[in-house]
Amino acid sequence: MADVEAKKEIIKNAIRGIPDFPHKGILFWDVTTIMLNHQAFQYSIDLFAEQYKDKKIDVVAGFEARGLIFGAPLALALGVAFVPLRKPGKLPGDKISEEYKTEYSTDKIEMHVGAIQPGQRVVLVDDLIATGGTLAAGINLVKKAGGVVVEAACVIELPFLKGRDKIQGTDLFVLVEKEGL
Ligand SMILES: O=P(O)(O)OC[C@H]1O[C@H](OP(=O)(O)OP(=O)(O)O)[C@H](O)[C@@H]1O
Ligand SMILES: Nc1ncnc2[nH]cnc12
Repeated sequence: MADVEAKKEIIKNAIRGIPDFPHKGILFWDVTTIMLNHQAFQYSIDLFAEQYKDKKIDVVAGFEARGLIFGAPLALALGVAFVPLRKPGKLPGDKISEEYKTEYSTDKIEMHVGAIQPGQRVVLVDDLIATGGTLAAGINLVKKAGGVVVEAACVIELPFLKGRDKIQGTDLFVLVEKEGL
């Protein structure tokens, strides 16, 4: 059985870097190659589940699109609810929304009204933190709903973009670090 550092190394090695996507100058870290590797995918969920199993989590909230891939299995592993934070116009019910900027776009996320109850303990999940804009917007949405943000969890952090500065006051748990071009 691999130890924590060995699992992180397997995950790190399973992530593919693609230069100049979606724009020139961006080194895009592609997690589809984690999902091709059952062991690396399983280890990602196992390490997240280990981090949160004793933290009295009520809800895992995952960001469209790539945060859904890691968030939903984590919710099942913890035996708690899963809430999707979606791009505009996708959720059918009443919703609240928050605008944000990423490394290469301006966007908006939405959440169903009533998906998170006041006082519920929430962990936010995404594949990657770059500038931190997405996570900051998710934190605001959960707080608007009255939820308690326990922590944010990402598979990858790009430390050179200083995303942690944008989510000050919220702890961040990451599995691997990657660099830019
Ligand atoms: O820390 P930030 O600068 O906010 O960037 C990180 C976000 O950017 C990517 O999503 P993207 O908006 O590209 O959407 P996608 O998952 O639908 O591809 C990534 O999956 C994170 O959600
Ligand atoms: N460099 C990057 N690779 C993959 N997803 C991203 N989202 C924001 N920046 C990214």
